[in-house]
Amino acid sequence: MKTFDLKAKRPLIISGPCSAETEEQTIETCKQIAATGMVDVLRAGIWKPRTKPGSFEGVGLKGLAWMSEARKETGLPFGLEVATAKHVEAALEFGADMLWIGARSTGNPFSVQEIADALKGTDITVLVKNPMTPDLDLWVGAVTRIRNAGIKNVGLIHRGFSAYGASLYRNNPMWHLAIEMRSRMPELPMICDPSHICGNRTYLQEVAQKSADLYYDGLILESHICPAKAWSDASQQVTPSDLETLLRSIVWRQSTADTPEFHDALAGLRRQIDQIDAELFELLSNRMRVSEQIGRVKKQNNVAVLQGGRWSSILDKAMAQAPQLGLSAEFLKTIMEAIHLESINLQNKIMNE
Ligand SMILES: O=C(O)C(=O)C[C@]1(C(=O)O)C=C[C@@H](O)C=C1
Repeated sequence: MKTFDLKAKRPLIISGPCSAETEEQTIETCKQIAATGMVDVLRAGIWKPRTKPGSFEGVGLKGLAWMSEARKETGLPFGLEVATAKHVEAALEFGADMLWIGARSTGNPFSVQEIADALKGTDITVLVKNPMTPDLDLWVGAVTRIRNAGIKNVGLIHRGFSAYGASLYRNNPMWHLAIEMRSRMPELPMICDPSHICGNRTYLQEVAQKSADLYYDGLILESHICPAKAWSDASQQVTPSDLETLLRSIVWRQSTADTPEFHDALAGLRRQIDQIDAELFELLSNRMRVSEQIGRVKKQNNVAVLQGGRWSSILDKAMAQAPQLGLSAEFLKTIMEAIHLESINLQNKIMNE
């Protein structure tokens, strides 16, 4: 069988039910998804890693037979998550076109190595989801293990990171980490998984559009003929018709535009950015020199580096000014915290000179 080329189409759209539940639900969902004409690869969970035992853990092998039938009926390739060597063997036996490694497995080098060993000698396409924890080395390590097994067609799935406590999202997207991962492995296509980032339908479109704005290469979205009755992740699945509406609404960006007007406008604005950055660096350097002097005065007078009251008033002032400056309070707080930390580190050094 021909290896599925992840770069053959951009955006690459993968969709299907969270889980294969019954033959009818699987095949009917896949047929309706294929009928949208907007999906390139079908998906269905066959083995489901559930947080707690006792919930639906997937139908297993018979689900693979249904997906293979769905492929026959729709003409679309299919992919699925694998977590053990046995899963890989079964998926290959049923001719799966693409496999992916789930977030829980990516976080466990033993699991990834077991999957990699089972993949040796094949040339199937493999996507690697980010690990649950915000640890890029684990993600890079998993990709490297798969590549070391001889797999050439490898891609990434950004599904967000596990977060403690209430949040808008089921998994915190931490976009900056996905961006950093892209700069570490720029040759790998990056697919966004809004379903798992959101955990609900409310923000699917927003997250999908953001990934398109960030020049991702595609989307993996869960779709079910009747989401309310889904056996797993009911709240994040959409009907095939809602999937189509969502996909049609996304504006995909190009990496650049080849008109002289675009290049001129961008070049002019970037010159301004370069100038402002230079001034910012200069100001930061000046601020640190003053902090250095304060550090010496504190040392001479045996006064502590950290001054909680002063720091609070600096932060309060910044927060109050944020709206007038058109800056988000969150952004200004991050910047000020970084500056304060650097200032403290500098004074600590002086204290211990
Ligand atoms: O005001 C001070 O005492 C400083 O040392 C300056 C500074 C700062 O960088 O703004 C640094 C450390 C203190 O915790 C508070 C403020």
